[in-house]
Amino acid sequence: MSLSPSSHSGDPDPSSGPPEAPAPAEGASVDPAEIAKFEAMAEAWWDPSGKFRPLHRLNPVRLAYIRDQACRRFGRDAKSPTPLEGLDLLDIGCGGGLLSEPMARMGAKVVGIDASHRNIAIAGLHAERMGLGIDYRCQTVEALADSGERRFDIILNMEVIEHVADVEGFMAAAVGLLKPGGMMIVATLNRTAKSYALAIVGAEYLLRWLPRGTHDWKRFLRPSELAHLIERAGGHVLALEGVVYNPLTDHWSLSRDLGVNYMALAEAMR
Ligand SMILES: C[S@@+](CC[C@H](N)C(=O)[O-])C[C@H]1O[C@@H](n2cnc3c(N)ncnc32)[C@H](O)[C@@H]1O
Ligand SMILES: [Mg+2]
Repeated sequence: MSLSPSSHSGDPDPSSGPPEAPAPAEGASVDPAEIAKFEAMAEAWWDPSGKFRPLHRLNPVRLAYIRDQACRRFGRDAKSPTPLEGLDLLDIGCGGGLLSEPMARMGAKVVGIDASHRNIAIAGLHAERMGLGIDYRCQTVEALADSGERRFDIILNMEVIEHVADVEGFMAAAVGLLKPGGMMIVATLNRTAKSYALAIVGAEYLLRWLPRGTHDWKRFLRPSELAHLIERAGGHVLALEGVVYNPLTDHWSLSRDLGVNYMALAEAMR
């Protein structure tokens, strides 16, 4: 099977040649410099020991958290192999699909959006290879909200907001995409001395988990700031959960400590 549509015709494709990254999706939430950072690492999305290793390592704990919160909210059995069967799920800033794929395996009908064409191409190819049907789109959350096309039972807004311009518009669009009774999980980094020491100095400079400059500490959000942002967007935070790393076991776990990585569970106030 050929992956190139132009190979079916004899005409040379004038747009072919060295692959050039198309401009990112347009929208007020898009910071092109941030998207460029992810495009530069896009080949590594599915390499568990590559540049996205921290997200791969984080996955078990956050996937279990999403599953358990969704099961509680929608009255599902967390022990079922497909506990999210039939639920409409939006993965905002899906990257290569590290969350979208497990969500699809749990039975959710997944739409994954990302501002980067390259990420979406890689996510789509990987899902196809895995035999998963995921609706991936190079789109911003504000464009999806403006289209009025559909709304979602579950929205994952994880590790994205600290890379976004116009966080107010971004959050308003995200909350507006929730169905009545729906839930959103936002994950980001707290703006504390500890997060500077661990997420910037530790992860980028000492351990080199992430390329230097991946994160801008000033864009991290305190839980109270995130809660206000969600409230101004018409939502409400129901719970906050810290996620901490244990260097001795190389494992992440849930914690009351919100000092570095944390997740917020939110719903729309309607
Ligand atoms: C750190 S990755 C997180 C990926 C995924 N959510 C996860 O947690 O595994 C951030 C992703 O957000 C995307 N992104 C950044 N700004 C965006 C925006 N305004 N709209 C949509 N996607 C965006 C980037 O291209 C990148 O793929
Ligand atoms: Mg991040």
